[in-house]
Amino acid sequence: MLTINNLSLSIQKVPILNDIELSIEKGQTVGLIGRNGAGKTTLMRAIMGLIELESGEIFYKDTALHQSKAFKHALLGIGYLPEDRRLVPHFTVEENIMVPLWANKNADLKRVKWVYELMPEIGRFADRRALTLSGGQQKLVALARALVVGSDLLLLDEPFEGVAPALAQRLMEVISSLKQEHLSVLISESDYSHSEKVVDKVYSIERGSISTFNHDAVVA
Ligand SMILES: Nc1ncnc2c1ncn2[C@@H]1O[C@H](COP(=O)(O)OP(=O)(O)OP(=O)(O)O)[C@@H](O)[C@H]1O
Repeated sequence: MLTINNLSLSIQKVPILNDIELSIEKGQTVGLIGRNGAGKTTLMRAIMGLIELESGEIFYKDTALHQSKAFKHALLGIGYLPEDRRLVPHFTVEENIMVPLWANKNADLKRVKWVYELMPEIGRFADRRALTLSGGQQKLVALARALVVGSDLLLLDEPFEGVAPALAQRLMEVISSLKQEHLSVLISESDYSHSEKVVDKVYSIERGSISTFNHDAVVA
């Protein structure tokens, strides 16, 4: 479903990603595990079309994502939870969740309803401004926003980072439940402590290169 071939890129002439090969099949949850600075965020941003590649290809179904504009990703059913959440602080939770749909004429409002059913706690603070929420609650909202457009593929960049244990557990439940929806998920983490429970296979990334690849992660 998503195939990355020989992807390399530099930022300000410094090589950051080297010859990355990665694939995700439909319905798979895939881990991308590496320390701070390993290149996880850069790879997610490259998949989202936010950084230009130096070489290589990214195919999503039949679409060459490396030749596609970033705004098209939402139309293709790809949702993204950035590491820093990127909520609009003065918008309400509901407005933040709706932002990706504003530019989408084919927006599926049934999907918004489904997201609220999947995460009922979001409905309880729908009218609050994003800046009044805890970091963990903001991650839940950012996940809801990613799910509203991410009907096929979700890119989750360190969803558990800085989140209190109870909310991390809740995020984990929601992410685990996505398997029933046959969503494909790429989830990055620095130490594999949470994603271990949900992933089907794992890539380790070290200094911009995939160092190991375990096709059959142990799923609890
Ligand atoms: N805009 C930028 N300018 C210069 N260097 C950058 C830039 N973005 C990323 N880098 C460098 O690229 C490398 C990979 O960073 P990246 O953020 O992708 O790592 P990461 O695995 O996501 O780690 P973290 O969890 O710390 O974000 C780091 O050495 C970082 O300093």
